[in-house]
Amino acid sequence: MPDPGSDSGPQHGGLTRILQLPRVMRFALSTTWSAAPVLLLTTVLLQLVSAATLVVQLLAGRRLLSGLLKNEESLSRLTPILVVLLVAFAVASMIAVSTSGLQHLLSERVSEYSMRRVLEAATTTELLDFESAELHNRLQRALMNAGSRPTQMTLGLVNVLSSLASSAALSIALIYLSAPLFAVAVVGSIPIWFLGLNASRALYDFAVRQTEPDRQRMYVQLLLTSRDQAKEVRAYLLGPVMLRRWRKLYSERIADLSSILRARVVRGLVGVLLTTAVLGLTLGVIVWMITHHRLSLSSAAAATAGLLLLSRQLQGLSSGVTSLYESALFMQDFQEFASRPEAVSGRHRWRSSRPAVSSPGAAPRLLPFDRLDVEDVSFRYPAGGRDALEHVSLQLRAGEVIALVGANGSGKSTLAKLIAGLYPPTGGTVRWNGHPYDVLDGDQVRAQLAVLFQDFIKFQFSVYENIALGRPGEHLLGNEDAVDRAADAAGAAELIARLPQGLQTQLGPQFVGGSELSGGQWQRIALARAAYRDSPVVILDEPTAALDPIAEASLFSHSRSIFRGKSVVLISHRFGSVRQADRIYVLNNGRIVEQGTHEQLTALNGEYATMYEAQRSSLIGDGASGL
Ligand SMILES: Nc1ncnc2c1ncn2[C@@H]1O[C@H](COP(=O)(O)OP(=O)(O)OP(=O)(O)O)[C@@H](O)[C@H]1O
Repeated sequence: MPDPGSDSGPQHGGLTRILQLPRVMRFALSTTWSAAPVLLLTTVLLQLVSAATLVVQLLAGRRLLSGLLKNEESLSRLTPILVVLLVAFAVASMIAVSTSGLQHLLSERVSEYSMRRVLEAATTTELLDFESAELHNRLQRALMNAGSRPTQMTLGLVNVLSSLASSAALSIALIYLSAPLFAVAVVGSIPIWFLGLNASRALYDFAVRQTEPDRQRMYVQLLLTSRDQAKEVRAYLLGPVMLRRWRKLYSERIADLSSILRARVVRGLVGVLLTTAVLGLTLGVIVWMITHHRLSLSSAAAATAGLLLLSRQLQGLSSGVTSLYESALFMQDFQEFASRPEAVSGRHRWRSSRPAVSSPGAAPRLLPFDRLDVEDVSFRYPAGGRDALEHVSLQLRAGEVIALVGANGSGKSTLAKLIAGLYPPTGGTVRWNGHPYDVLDGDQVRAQLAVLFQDFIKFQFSVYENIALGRPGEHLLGNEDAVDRAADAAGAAELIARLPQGLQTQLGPQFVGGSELSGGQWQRIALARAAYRDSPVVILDEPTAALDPIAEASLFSHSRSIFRGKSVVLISHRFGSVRQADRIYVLNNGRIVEQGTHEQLTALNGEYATMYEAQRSSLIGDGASGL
């Protein structure tokens, strides 16, 4: 089975794979059981009944044939046997019909269960893990396979269960009719199984090998098909270049796949030849036994029918096991991912099951918010060659507004994510009310923070939901008044009033009836979401980047009232906003190089003063003097 921490999975020989079958089978059964226990039980029961009907049909057929051949039984004595035969046939056929419906339903349930586990794992995966290509490869395989593999596994499982039950029943009947014949048929079919299993592993290895190129191809596909990218692709005439890239990646995939499929077809053909040889051998043994009076004609006829049935069941078993093995390789791969996301990076994680803040006992108290301290914090991205933050310290006290300023890439957004508890520092500590983040429950801390990111989500939902999602713990509906107040505070009330259905207007033209907003209007909605969250600490990363000057001025004259009583971390390149902060921290190459009030920093005549002066003089030409 694949190792959850590796992207390639171990290599095993054919015998090891056969030995793994019970484990694969157990895994398939336990997954299906977790997803749909009643459906699985019903299916198993039906397969057992169906297997029993096979034996009944076979033995009743033999009894009927023997009576007819001896020509000594009256029709009235044969009639009950005929009825038994017909009833057994009808029951088997009815079970076959209902099994297909059950299988369909079972597959859907297993698909839903598997996809849900992948999505749950994805939502609880730490933000830092999304920086790792390995996580994306595994996630990609999980998502790709969660759709089709559960169906394949369920079909494989039902086939295996039904073939196993039928083969066992037929074997008993055949041993009763002629043990040597049975031995020839079973021993002859063993090599066919090995062939199928080898092919399964080759396909799995192919999928692992192709995950990264597949992701690259899908990325290019997204560039060619998504609404957000469409304008730039057209403006730069990128279509043909991207298409060529996409075709190259696809051709490489097809070339890799075709060599595997060729080998698979060859194995299949060898399998057919072997099956035919086994059948020929057994029929030869039957003829020999009849001519040497070792088998009566009626037993021979029943045994031939039984052997043909057994051969079909064994073929079903072989293909069932193959598809079970193949799908279980993929399923187990992503279920291990789903149950152990931390195996991806093994880095420090938040404690996840701390008692709630309000519960009595030793749990550190998060409320009321008193202070947040960043102490000598360093941070390096997994893919980064150097530290994005080095020995950074700052304080935020209740009710304060602090600002982070600095050139592009100086580390402001990274610091904001550390303050928000989204990344764990690689050195130093972040404390909430004096408690280090790593002894607190991450979800509890994040519940006390509102963050407005530079690239906030534009939910393609209604305006109301866009704002109400600020407090996902609450029932989304029925909070119109509070949502209205947040919209008003963020300067979005007027734009909402102009929308066709006000708060209930669907946003984004991807869905029927959706209205699109401008960048600045979207920003006001995102700001309303942050205000609606009503958390003691608010982090605003470039909250006014898309706002027009009047809206920006209005936002900052109102910011104290929007976030009245809150503690605010503000990141901005606009000094008109920054100057109102209680304390300003200036970052340069991941370090804090200056700190103080606007007046102190301009008097210092250092980096802040230079940046401020540069912005001021660039605006003075336009007649702006507000800085
Ligand atoms: N996901 C990442 N992986 C690796 N390095 C990163 C990642 N994100 C940011 N960096 C690096 O970390 C440094 C700080 O980036 P950050 O986004 O914090 O800067 P910033 O001050 O917010 O910049 P800006 O003003 O442009 O928004 C940069 O050198 C950047 O290249």
